[in-house]
Order: sequence, then structure tokens, then C-alpha cells
Amino acid sequence: MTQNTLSELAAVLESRKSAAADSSYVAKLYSKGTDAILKKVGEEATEVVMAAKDGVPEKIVYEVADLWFHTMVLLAEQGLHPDAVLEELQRRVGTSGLVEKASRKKD
Ligand SMILES: N=c1c2ncn([C@@H]3O[C@H](COP(=O)(O)OP(=O)(O)OP(=O)(O)O)[C@@H](O)[C@H]3O)c2ncn1[C@@H]1O[C@H](COP(=O)(O)O)[C@@H](O)[C@H]1O
Repeated sequence: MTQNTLSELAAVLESRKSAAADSSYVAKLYSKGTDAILKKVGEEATEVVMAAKDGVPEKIVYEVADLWFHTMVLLAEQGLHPDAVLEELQRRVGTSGLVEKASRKKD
């Protein structure tokens, strides 16, 4: 998944906000509200854990794609673009996790 893929998907997710609930999976999920989206994120995270425990690479990729997709739906529903997450990750590139941890304590 490249940054373009994320942006393309974000645009589709945005467009689903004005779609009828019965016309698409994402529109239906939006119509169920934030808790339903959070539930899917939790379920998909669990499926990633199970796939990793099974140790089948294709399964891990498939389940991580499901997890990323549902976190993208959550970002869209919260009015956020995936670029904000990419920027945050970029900010951390080259810094040690220990430095990051120390800076969080000040927040
Ligand atoms: N990338 C995805 C994507 N990944 C996973 N899914 C759906 O997410 C669900 C995964 O949940 P589960 O594995 O729990 O399967 P399920 O039992 O069918 O899920 P539930 O009905 O219980 O929620 C499945 O229904 C998948 O079809 C996705 N649905 C849509 N997209 C993208 O979102 C775009 C918009 O989708 P629509 O809103 O359907 O047009 C599409 O063009 C795709 O690019």
C-alpha cells in the first residue's frame, strides 16, 4: 500500500458519507455509529493476533489489510486523513523509541 493507495481509499471513504446506508459496506458501517466502527477495529486486531499465532504469512497480510482498512474508516469518521498518521510516523523516523517514550511523559 503506497501513500497514493491510502489517499485513494480515503477519498472513497469520504464519498461514502453521503451514500445511502444500504448501498455500501462503509456507508452501512457509518450509519451504525462510532461504537460499531470501534468494535470492528477491535475484532480485526484480534484476527491479526490469531493470524500471527498461526504463522501463515498470507493470512497475516490479509488480516492486517482488514485492520488498516477499518482504522481508515475510523479516521474518516473522525474527520481525519491518513496523511496525519503518516506525518506522525515520519516525525518518529530516525528517533529512538526510548526518546519517543521520554517525550510522551512530558505531554
Ligand atoms: N478495503 C475494503 C475492505 N476490506 C474489508 N472490507 C469488508 O470488511 C468486512 C470484514 O469484516 P469481517 O471479516 O468480520 O467479515 P463480515 O462478517 O462480512 O463483516 P460484518 O458484516 O460482520 O461487519 C467484510 O465485509 C469486507 O468486505 C472492505 N470493504 C471495503 N473496502 C474498500 O472500501 C471501498 C468502499 O467499499 P464499499 O463501501 O463497500 O463500497 C471499496 O472500494 C474498497 O476499496
